[in-house]
Amino acid sequence: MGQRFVGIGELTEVPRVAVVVDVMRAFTLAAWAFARGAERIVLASSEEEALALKESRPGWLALKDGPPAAGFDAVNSPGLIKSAELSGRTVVQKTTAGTVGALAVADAPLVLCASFVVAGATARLLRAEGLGPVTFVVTGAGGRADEDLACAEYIGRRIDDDDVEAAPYLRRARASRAAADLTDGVRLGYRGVHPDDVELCLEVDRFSFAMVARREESLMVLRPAGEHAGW
Ligand SMILES: O=C(O)[C@H](CS(=O)(=O)O)OP(=O)(O)O
Ligand SMILES: [Mg+2]
Repeated sequence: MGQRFVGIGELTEVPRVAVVVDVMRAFTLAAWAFARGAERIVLASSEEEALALKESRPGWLALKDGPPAAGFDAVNSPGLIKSAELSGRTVVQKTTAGTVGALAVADAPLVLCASFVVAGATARLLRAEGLGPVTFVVTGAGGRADEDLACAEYIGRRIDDDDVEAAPYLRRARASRAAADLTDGVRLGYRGVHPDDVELCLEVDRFSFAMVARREESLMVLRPAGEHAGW
């Protein structure tokens, strides 16, 4: 199965199968939100859109990266969302890299959003569907974020070999700029980061579901999925 690894700005055509990777922290957060009961995550293109969606739909929650902000119910922190009660809720998510990457491939027939916590399930779904070439969208740092590239390469290897050793890939992610920035953020007391965020982003196979994003009416909606995406 052919694989390519590209940054968001390097996408030149609509891929048939896209795996959008954001380890720190959007798609680790998304998996935790599903684990806490969220029914779906709507990926918003701007903070204004996120707030407008929340305002027009009773019961919807809005979440963004950075510090807590007026109108938003939560931040992009796995450590903070881990104890939230989200049963049946719709969460609107807007972040700097992950949600932008998913929206950039919204026209692809199959879009998976991934991180280490859903790596195995993502690889299994790709294997089970017997798909053709896979385009991994490395969302951070113009396609050079090593936590995202390491995770993308790990998932790519696991499509063919479920026993691939995770440690070398996790070492790269742990040494990444994003991990250092989060650690600095905790040390400096920034709001919107939690001391457990980096470790939670490095838990391989914490969850058994993959995450599929698809257009639903005018929205890009992320939902958990088992081995068969049913796309
Ligand atoms: O919240 C995050 O960790 C990042 C924000 S930034 O890139 O560190 O400014 O967003 P994400 O889209 O999850 O990479
Ligand atoms: Mg990121």
